[in-house]
Amino acid sequence: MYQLTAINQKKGGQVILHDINLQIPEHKILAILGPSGSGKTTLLNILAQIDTPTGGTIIDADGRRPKGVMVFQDYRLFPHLTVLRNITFGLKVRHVNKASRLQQADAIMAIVGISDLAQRYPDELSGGQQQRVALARALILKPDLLLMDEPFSSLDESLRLEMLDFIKQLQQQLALTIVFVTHYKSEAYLLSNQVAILINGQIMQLATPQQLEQRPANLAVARFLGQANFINGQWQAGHLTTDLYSGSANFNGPNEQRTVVLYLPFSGALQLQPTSYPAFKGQVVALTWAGAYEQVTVQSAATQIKLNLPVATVQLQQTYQFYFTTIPVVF
Ligand SMILES: Nc1ncnc2c1ncn2[C@@H]1O[C@H](COP(=O)(O)OP(=O)(O)OP(=O)(O)O)[C@@H](O)[C@H]1O
Repeated sequence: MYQLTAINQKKGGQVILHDINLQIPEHKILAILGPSGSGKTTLLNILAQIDTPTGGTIIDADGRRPKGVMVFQDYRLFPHLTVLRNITFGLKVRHVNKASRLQQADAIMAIVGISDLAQRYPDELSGGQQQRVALARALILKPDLLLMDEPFSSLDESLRLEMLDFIKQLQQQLALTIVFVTHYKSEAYLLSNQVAILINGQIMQLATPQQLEQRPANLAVARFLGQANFINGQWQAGHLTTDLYSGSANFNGPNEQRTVVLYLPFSGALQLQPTSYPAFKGQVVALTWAGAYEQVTVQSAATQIKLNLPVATVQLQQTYQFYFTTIPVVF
């Protein structure tokens, strides 16, 4: 395990990272998910020792600073060097002898599936191939932390999925410790069941994808994750009043009267069979097929909400009573 303690970063009078306390589990993938400008690259640069924080420490179980090596989104290969020379470059500057360099490069290229590209130049490769070279170039340095900064953002959808799958397999095969930064929640969820949410330079939550969706730590996390209905309401003495329904809700704040937001994810735990939890009535005004489910738009008085329900659960224009399966969450 690698421990980040009170990592702070300030630049040009601006706080970019604020008191980051985070554990990176060994031999696993930790996904860091956050919007553009939230400080993801800044944090990776510190882990890679490209940048020095204004405060804080990063240590392993023996109190040593782990070695982090970065794989960049734009590959950053040397255009005038062949694939083989790109991969061995890091060993060369570390004065590793040629025979050892070639032996290690052969092994890495075989693992990453680029042995047949050894003599090509970067401009003779596709984006996916270049990314594999960048990966091999990082792996050959045997980093404690493989740091991946949105590595697949410029690849098309199907190649991106293929590469994500490949990274998962590679992580298992080589027992790698990976920190993977992304602003796509689908990527984060696909890669890891440990996702850290970074917003405005702060780690807001570290949780499984399921926990994040069902119980985001705060409204900032909920809004960033999206795919949810946010319904304004009033809260007083344990009682919630909204246009959708009135009754009980989970809220950790003070009991006095205040404006709150009811959080109801599209995938929200709702069903048509009665439960002991609150319910509301609404008419289905739109249905969109989305593969494993249908996205259903429900009109309830003046409020419109979206829900993902199993295909053919409801019919257009019909009115239903929708039941929550848990007490709803309010922020
Ligand atoms: N050298 C610098 N001086 C001042 N501000 C900086 C500097 N480097 C980064 N920033 C600011 O720090 C914030 C975080 O930047 P960073 O690149 O880490 O975000 P990010 O989450 O990686 O964003 P993206 O997903 O768009 O790459 C931004 O507001 C950026 O403008």
